[in-house]
Amino acid sequence: MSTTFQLDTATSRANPTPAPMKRLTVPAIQRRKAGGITAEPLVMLTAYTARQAQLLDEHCDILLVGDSLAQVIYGLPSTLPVTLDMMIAHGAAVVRGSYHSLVVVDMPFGSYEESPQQAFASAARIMAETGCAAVKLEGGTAMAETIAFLTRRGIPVMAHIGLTPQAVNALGGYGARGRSQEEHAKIISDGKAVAEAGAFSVVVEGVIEPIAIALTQSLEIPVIGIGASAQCDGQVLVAEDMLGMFDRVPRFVKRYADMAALVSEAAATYAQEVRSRAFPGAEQTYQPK
Ligand SMILES: Nc1nc(=O)c2c([nH]1)NC[C@@H]1CN(c3ccc(C(=O)N[C@@H](CCC(=O)O)C(=O)O)cc3)CN21
Ligand SMILES: CC(C)C(=O)C(=O)O
Ligand SMILES: [Mg+2]
Repeated sequence: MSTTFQLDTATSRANPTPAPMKRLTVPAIQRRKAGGITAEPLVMLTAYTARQAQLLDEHCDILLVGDSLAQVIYGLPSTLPVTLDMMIAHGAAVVRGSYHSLVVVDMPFGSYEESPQQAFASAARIMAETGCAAVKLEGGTAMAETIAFLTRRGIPVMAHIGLTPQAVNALGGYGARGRSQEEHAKIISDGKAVAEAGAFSVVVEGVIEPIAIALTQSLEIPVIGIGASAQCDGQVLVAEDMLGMFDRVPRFVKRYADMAALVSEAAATYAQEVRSRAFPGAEQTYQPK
């Protein structure tokens, strides 16, 4: 094992330099839905790098190291080529960069579907080599046995149902789910199955609002929506999408910043100053004494 992080047990943070605020735990997240009601919605964003985690950490309850890094970081066409090693490298960076949020790492395609044993081996590597507190995997009823297997062995699992991007080839695209009677019933039974199997929370993605509301009202675990409903127990978005840093975004994204424009403007000014020899100026230049 090539892990180098040192775990501070009080904070689960690799480098506990700032005033150690206690990191949110899985039971603390679950307690947010006491008696079936979540007074204050859970705030979750993706993060893939240490600096990004540092910036988002204080505003979030949960940081997700999503396999969406496929498109966002690596320019891949889908999440299917993502490997366990990629998730571990980015997961460790996000744990090092944060000290408040619960860090959840996505299990990549092919690392858990074969058997509960395969899932355990993959999840154990993720947890041991990143220091994260939980893993997320896609699937409902079909993954219930695996979720129970991991949960009973001390690995908290967040489930992901509805639009499950790793199944894009079976689903035929990234369109919203649940418009047919059969699909509607399937998503509801998937939610019940993962909750009964012991998932501590569930992400529901890209479903028509009535399904998201029914799941939120019927399940005791927090239901975190993305393209779902404001009635969910929490919301998650890909950080680059809401920051205006990614070019093609789903309809369910709201842009809270235009980072792409800031980056482009800064690069244009730099290029112009290099070409006109305005940069580097005296302040950026070393002189002999
Ligand atoms: N940047 C980014 N944001 C995401 O939300 C995201 C990823 N990447 N990668 C992994 C998955 C893929 N997801 C996606 C990707 C595309 C659409 C999308 O384009 N939806 C269209 C409808 C497409 C259709 O009808 O087929 C939309 O307009 O919302 C939705 C979810 C969600 N996840
Ligand atoms: C969109 C979220 C829920 C996700 O799974 C990811 O970022 O990979
Ligand atoms: Mg994902």
